[in-house]
Amino acid sequence: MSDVQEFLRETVTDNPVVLFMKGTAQFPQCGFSGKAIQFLKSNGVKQLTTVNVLEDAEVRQGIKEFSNWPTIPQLYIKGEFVGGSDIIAELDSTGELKQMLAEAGVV
Ligand SMILES: N[C@@H](CCC(=O)N[C@@H](CS)C(=O)NCC(=O)O)C(=O)O
Repeated sequence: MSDVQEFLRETVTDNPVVLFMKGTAQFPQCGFSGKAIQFLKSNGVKQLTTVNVLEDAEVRQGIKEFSNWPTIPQLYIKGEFVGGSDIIAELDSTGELKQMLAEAGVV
């Protein structure tokens, strides 16, 4: 396993909620990433790890291979890939996002 893939595996297993995004939670640098952050915040997430893919081209490419998902943002909860901003929006509308965050112990 490459160093990047190992870093990604450790990041998603060591942290209950991880959002791979463009920019930071304070300053998202893409509308999709901003939307993902808003949904997480509005559901009261208290422990959120973000990884800014714009800071590392290998991570930006590596996460797409790791999850087999072609775009950013990417949300992981308890080590499991959840999806991008469209899926996060859907899970928010059904209340499932709240439930998943509660089960991860981060709300
Ligand atoms: N519909 C997607 C939108 C995400 C998207 O299209 N992201 C683009 C623009 S930020 C992307 O990651 N492109 C590849 C890249 O920039 O590496 C979702 O649900 O997350």
